[in-house]
Amino acid sequence: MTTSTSAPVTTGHKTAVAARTKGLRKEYGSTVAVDRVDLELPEGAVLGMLGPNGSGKTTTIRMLLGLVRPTQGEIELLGKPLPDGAEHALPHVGALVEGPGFHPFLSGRENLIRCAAFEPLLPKKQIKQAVEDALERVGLAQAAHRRYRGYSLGMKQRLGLAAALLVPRKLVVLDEPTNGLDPAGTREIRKIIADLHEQGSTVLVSSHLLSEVEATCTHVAVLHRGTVVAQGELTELLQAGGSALQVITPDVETALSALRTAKISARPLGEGLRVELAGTSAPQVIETLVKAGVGVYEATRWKTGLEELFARLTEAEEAERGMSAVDTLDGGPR
Ligand SMILES: Nc1ncnc2c1ncn2[C@@H]1O[C@H](COP(=O)(O)OP(=O)(O)OP(=O)(O)O)[C@@H](O)[C@H]1O
Repeated sequence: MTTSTSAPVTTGHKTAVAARTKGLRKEYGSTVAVDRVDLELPEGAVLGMLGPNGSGKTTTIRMLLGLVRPTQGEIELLGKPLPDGAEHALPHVGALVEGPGFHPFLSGRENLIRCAAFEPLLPKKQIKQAVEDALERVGLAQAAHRRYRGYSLGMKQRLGLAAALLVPRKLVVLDEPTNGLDPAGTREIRKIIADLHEQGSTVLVSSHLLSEVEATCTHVAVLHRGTVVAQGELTELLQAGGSALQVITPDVETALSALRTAKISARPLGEGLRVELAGTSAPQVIETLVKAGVGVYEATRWKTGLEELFARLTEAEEAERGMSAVDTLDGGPR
């Protein structure tokens, strides 16, 4: 596993891609928001773009959608280079990005009708039905007559999502879609993403919630301080995270010393230690400990989760700054 200072971890195979970036960089004055981003979004994948606040997710998404011009680098969207091919590619892309320009005094339905009028792929006589279908799909049908300005944050998110789903899309891009939604709303979004995936659409979803990405995505790209530190199939990335054994013991010091002598890598963790199984096996580890007189209360195989993978990818840098990377994701200020 590498940190952002070395080459990104990449898994996966050569497949058709819905979007690709090469050497993408965006500067805002002296701030480098995104740097050297080589992203591949395989066709049919649900790719979770994961990273703490300020890691460059929104900027990358905005560049992919042609909303922001990169300072450097290339973008290919549905086989077309941006910005020249935007006109051909963008009608097939549905997007939910921050601050959609809805009119505060129009109802949800009226706003959606306005959006639908700008959809090149939607014939005029199908607008009414498309709007009703989209409202139904995001659970806004009952509130569709109410003014947008009276909507809760969650309802605003749903309306943005409805606009993204007005016509069948090859690619759907969702920037933090569950922001402001309650658990039921979050489950509905997950269902919509799963349905899109089943229907063959490619989905790019950004999130700072590890659990969400783990639950909904087939692929993941981890961003940290503007660069991609890992990307590939979720299951492969988790496997590449390696396997380990969690040992509960009161004799941590003796255990560490015995393992060190046996050239087995381990570190203190919780009420015991975590032992890396690279080049060794669980029975070997336990035998080494028992022979050294260590009381082994419990030994369980460690399941690498996305949270742990992310922490490992970024912990070196975050330790320097005296904070936990995971804190900045799940518990940190928004
Ligand atoms: N329009 C802008 N002007 C100046 N700086 C910007 C602008 N947009 C983004 N930045 C800066 O670029 C960096 C990346 O921001 P970005 O919004 O892309 O991150 P993010 O991962 O989407 O964060 P969040 O999860 O908080 O939305 C941050 O340091 C941010 O302050």
